[in-house]
Amino acid sequence: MLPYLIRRTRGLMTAAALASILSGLFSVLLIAQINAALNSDAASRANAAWGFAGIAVALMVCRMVSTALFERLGQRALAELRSFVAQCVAETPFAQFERVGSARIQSALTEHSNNVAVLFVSLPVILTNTVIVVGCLGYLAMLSWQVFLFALGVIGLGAVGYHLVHLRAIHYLQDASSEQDRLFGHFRALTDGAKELRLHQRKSRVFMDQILGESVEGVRRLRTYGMSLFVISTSWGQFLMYAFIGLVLFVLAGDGPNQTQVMTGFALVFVFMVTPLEGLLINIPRINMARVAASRIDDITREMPQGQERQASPRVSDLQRLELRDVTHQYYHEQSDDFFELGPINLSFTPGEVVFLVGGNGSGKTTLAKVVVGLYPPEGGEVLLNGERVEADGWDAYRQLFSVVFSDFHLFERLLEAPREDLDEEGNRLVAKLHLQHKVRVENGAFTTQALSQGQRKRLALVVAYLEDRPFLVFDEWAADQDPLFKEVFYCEVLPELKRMGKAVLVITHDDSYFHLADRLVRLESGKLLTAESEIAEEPLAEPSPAT
Ligand SMILES: Nc1ncnc2c1ncn2[C@@H]1O[C@H](COP(=O)(O)OP(=O)(O)OP(=O)(O)O)[C@@H](O)[C@H]1O
Repeated sequence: MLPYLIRRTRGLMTAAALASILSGLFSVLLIAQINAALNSDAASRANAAWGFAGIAVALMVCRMVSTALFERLGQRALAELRSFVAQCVAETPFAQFERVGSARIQSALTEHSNNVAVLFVSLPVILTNTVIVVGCLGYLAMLSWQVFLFALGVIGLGAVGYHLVHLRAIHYLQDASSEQDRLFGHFRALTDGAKELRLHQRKSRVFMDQILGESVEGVRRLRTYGMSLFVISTSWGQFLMYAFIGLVLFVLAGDGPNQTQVMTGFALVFVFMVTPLEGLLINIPRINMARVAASRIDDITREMPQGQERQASPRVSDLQRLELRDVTHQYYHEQSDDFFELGPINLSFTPGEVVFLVGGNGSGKTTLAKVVVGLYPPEGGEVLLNGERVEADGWDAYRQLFSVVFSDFHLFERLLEAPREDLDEEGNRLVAKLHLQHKVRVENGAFTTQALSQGQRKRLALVVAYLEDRPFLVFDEWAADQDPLFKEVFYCEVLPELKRMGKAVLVITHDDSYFHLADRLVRLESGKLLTAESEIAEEPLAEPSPAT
């Protein structure tokens, strides 16, 4: 991922790196000028003034250019990474997406991408500061090689101490941020579980004292340790600097001819070098963090192969018959090391038919629905659409036949269907039909609010399914969150209307008082179909009767 990003931004990167190196060089030149000016007479100082001003301006320009370019690079890298990961997520097969898991995808899109982008912000600091430190050391060597060697020793000692203490400090701060993640979870429990905590004194006490309280204390303790170590390492660095200056001034200084210039040079350069050194020590670990983050993104995106979902096969617009033949699907459960097996399933659907899919919890109804709509292409068996087998490159086109309201549906802010002129009008007609006209409207292709109850939001999802106008509709326990009035509307008005419109409809339901309204009832138990094609309702939906 990192080499790819660097390749994509090669031109900008080279320009930014050059500007950083130049700004480091100008910084060293400036300090040499200052030292020379301190030790020269008034006449030569006046001559050097223009040179000094020129270098200062060049330094400012180079710094601005390098920081701006690297900032641009960072933002570009972040945008590229996010688009790339998002593209992989959108185009990977659904089963693969489920295996990777949304938590890992979220952290790739946020934390890991940010860590990679931070590298580009750190690079100018690293490049400029490296040039400054190397340049300053070179200047020290020119002034006196003995004191230069001594300075190297002090810098080495300082760097090792600083680094070791920093590692420990970072370790504490990382533990603190993991604890903080848990703490945020406890804060959520504090608000989401407000009712339960008030109803149970002991639960509330244990939660407040042992869970929330210990977590708050843990974050406080770890942060305090970490920050104290940071203070110690910074103070150690400062102490070494003053010790060095003291030793140079009072112990090492001889009484040679330009001793004053050497001594002020050393003190000046050393004080000047401390900040870039600290900058290097802080920023170099970020390269490692960026490499780790980039390799995590690589792992995640490698698990989500791109370009598998969007296939060029032509869109199928009509549905005459859909048939599942010996279709199977399997889930592996890591914790219990066993499999859930769906199938072999033999089932067919035709337009204008309403099929109810029933069965106990965990019997595989939702899994079967996902197989029917092509989210899980069958692992065994085949799916025949209008008599023709759906091949590997045909699933994307196949899926376009379906509108589904899953029990864990998502309602997008905007209605994302193909633009149609009457979208608002038709949307508002359907909103009124589902008695939501006083709460929400469709304006400019979007719902005016989503701040509704779960049952009301599900009614909006039904509106979306209507607007999509696909030939096959699937409802996964749609009626479960509805009050009796809307259950009645759904089973006795919506389903018959869809049937009259010639839609094929698959309804996953537990509402046994409406089972008689199905054209066909299909029962699943432990992944196996108990009643296939056999149970025809006595009163089919063509002539709906009120629920009992
Ligand atoms: N993404 C998944 N990964 C692994 N196992 C899964 C996954 N989804 C469902 N399962 C397992 O497959 C089995 C069937 O689940 P499914 O959700 O299809 O049943 P269901 O009949 O729809 O249940 P419910 O009525 O409770 O919604 C269960 O054992 C479940 O744990």
